[in-house]
Amino acid sequence: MLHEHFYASRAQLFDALSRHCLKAISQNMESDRALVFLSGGSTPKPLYQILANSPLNFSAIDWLMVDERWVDYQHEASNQRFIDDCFSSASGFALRGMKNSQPNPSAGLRELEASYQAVKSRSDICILGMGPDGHTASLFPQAAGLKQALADDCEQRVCAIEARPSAVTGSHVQRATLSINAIIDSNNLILLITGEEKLAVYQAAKSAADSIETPVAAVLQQQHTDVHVYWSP
Ligand SMILES: O=C(O)[C@H](O)[C@@H](O)[C@H](O)[C@H](O)COP(=O)(O)O
Repeated sequence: MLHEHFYASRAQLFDALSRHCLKAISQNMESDRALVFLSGGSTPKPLYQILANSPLNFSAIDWLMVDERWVDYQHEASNQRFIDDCFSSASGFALRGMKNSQPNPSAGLRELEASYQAVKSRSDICILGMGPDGHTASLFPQAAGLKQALADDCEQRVCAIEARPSAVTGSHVQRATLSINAIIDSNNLILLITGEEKLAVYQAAKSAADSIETPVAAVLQQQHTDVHVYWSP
């Protein structure tokens, strides 16, 4: 089921979304470590900064990534570096990376999978973004590896993707990403989008017939987990 949380301003959106996240994390932490999956991209920056300045017990939370571009940590396109920068004021925050020293995501996959299997199975929060091409996480339209990452019976948490080069991917076509099954295994699955262009892509994806062309449709149309869609202009 889709829950649409639409706001008139980004300030309202990030206020509501940060409260949603803090509640979800805190509830669970009474009995267990929390597990949070974070996306890169630029849209979630204000959310991460609010969370970073909240009184969370950061070291009692497993922070993992939704997806990564296969670039070194120092690279400006590194999602890990972007997220670490957003959380720089959060003492005890430690993000588990999704890139290793192997030459490409396929070669690095075994190590990544072991690392991502080492935390509990169901996430408390998974924050997704979306691109104007209908990608989410690093599930890019027509990408090599996409079919497997979207397969109902995919048991991997992490998958290797080689996207088709486009204006959206830039030169970063080698990616590691959560599989659809790892994404939807979540107590709070959030799709965070802003702007009219992404709203139109989202509205079309709700009934898109082919998730190989519009991967976010696989998230929106599955019946396993509710999806909370946060949007503002
Ligand atoms: O590595 C990435 O590119 C992402 O994690 C990706 O899935 C992102 O969430 C969308 O591309 C939206 O990105 P923007 O927020 O920058 O529009």
